Amino acid sequence: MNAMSALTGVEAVIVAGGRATRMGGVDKPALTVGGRRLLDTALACVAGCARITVVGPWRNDLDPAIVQVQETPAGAGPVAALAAADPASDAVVTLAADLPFVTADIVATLLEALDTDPAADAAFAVDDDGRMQYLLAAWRGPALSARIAGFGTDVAGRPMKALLPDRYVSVPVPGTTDCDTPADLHRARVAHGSGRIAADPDEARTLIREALLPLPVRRVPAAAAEGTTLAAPLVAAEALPAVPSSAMDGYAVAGRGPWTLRPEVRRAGDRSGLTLLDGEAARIATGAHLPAGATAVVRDEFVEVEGHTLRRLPQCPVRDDTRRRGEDWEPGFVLAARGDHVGPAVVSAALSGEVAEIDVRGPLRVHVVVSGDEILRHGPLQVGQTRDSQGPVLPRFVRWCGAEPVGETHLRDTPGGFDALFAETTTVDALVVVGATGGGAADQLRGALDRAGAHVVVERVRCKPGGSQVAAVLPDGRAVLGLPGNPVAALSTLLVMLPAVVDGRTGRTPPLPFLGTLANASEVEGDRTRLLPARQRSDGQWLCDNAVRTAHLAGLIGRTAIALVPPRATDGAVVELLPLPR
Ligand SMILES: Nc1nc2c(c(=O)[nH]1)N[C@H]1C(S)=C(S)[C@@H](COP(=O)(O)OP(=O)(O)OC[C@H]3O[C@@H](n4cnc5c(N)ncnc54)[C@H](O)[C@@H]3O)O[C@H]1N2
Ligand code: MOO
Repeated sequence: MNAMSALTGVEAVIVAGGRATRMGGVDKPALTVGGRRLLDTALACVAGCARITVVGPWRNDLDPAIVQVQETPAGAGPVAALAAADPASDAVVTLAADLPFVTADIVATLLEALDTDPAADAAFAVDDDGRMQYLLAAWRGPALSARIAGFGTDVAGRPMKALLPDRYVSVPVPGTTDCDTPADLHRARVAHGSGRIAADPDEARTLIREALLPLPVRRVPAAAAEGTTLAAPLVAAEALPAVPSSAMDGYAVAGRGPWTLRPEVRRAGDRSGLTLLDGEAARIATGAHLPAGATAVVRDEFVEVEGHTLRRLPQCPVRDDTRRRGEDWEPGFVLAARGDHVGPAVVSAALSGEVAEIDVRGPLRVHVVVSGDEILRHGPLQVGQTRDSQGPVLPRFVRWCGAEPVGETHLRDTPGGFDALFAETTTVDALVVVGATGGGAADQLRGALDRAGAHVVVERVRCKPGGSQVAAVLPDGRAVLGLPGNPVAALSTLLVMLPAVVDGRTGRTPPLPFLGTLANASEVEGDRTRLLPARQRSDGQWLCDNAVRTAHLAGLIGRTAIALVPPRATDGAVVELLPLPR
């Protein structure tokens, strides 16, 4: 049966809502499997349908012909979602947006099964484990509407099972499993086949970011949260200022002057019970909270004192130097968004807002691995050995990328080395491996990733240097960045890829790229993106080095960034710059 022609009178409802709690609260329909969003996989199955409704949060990128609705309240469950879609056709296909292996043929098979049994009201798919996939079904529209109507307005939280009609057919559909857990997702991704050759470094970092699931949320003291990512908006607990206080050294006054000066002096931190009566004033220091009865603060420069009398000076502006309660913010004010990086400003703002503890993810804990039999860290070099010029500086680069180095290993080129390493580093969030990516005689990384059941996300990247890099995800969620051994290649690719791993695993909103104008782009561009040391000229434009030796980092001395120069870039092109640690 031709799936497309069979769908002309059919309506489709795709249930695509909710944050998947078992996956760390991600937008599950937006997760990719096989390089495609789960939602797009579902949409591709029903492309010929007369009407398509997607139930879930509004998505800007969907075809305007697709109807978008949301169940109320959001997250009220699948029955509420179907009720919100309110299907009205004779035949209705329902699909969840978490079925990585669903195809148009499967949808056609369900419709066919319904067709061949006139007594049945619906046809449901049954997966390999014999489980009914309630949301992979074909319905007679009136029967579905009647079942939903049976609940009245009481649809929230109803399980799909409650919707089951008296007469239905079950259709075994091999390979149809949903993705409820990180393990389901990982299996689906591995089964879909391994990594891509990324077209450029930007695609490579996007792919690895989208392949990672966020770490668990931790609650930490605000003062100790630097280097993490906000897992929830940072909301002020107290107004700032919490009490009205003086912005200047001067006088707290009550009513219009002139005023009688009281002997008390109000200092910051002072908690005495001073009260001003109308016509009175008292000396006050910057930061001190206002005495009761005060209506304004007048700064020293604007007044004169004569005996016990205080007067405004003529020709001075009549200005109130009080900082009112809540002048900067009220309790509940959002200081920073979920996904914001927690830098010193966020920590400090949390303290100002009286937020003692915040919910965060990260910092990303990284284990650093230097590989190769020839690499020597300590002692005199023997013939054939290479000085480890990377191990001692890698932690600095890792920190510069926003992650935390927590351990390091020098791995020899033995057959089981990486297998043992993967088994021994289960408490970290990511591994950064230098060398052993090439797939040559001594390179064990790719084989070990395969044996570990890793999902290889990026097989190689079209860029120079750095083409041989590999990026993968282990079954437990750890990211593995395999960097080419040549030092310049290793550190340039680290600067591209590790921040994306931080984004993916901590839920950080990817920062906008840092851009600069490249004066000599035509001189250095090539047939693929080049990663080249760059420095800024006095006119603000950037200059790249062309002939860069990759076996040492001497070429980075005096350089402030690595430029990503795309093919065919012309002089004056605006390119991305990856700042180098100083
Ligand atoms: N047949 C081909 N062979 C190679 C190609 C190729 O396209 N075809 N590309 C070359 C390039 S470019 C690179 S980069 C490397 C990538 O391979 P690996 O990631 O397996 O790197 P290694 O072979 O382990 O090391 C490469 C080079 O770097 C030196 N190295 C490694 N670690 C350190 C360190 N910690 N300190 C100093 N130097 C280090 C290592 O001794 C090698 O000389 O593949 C090429 N081959
Ligand atoms: O791949 Mo190598 O990274 O060109 O130096």
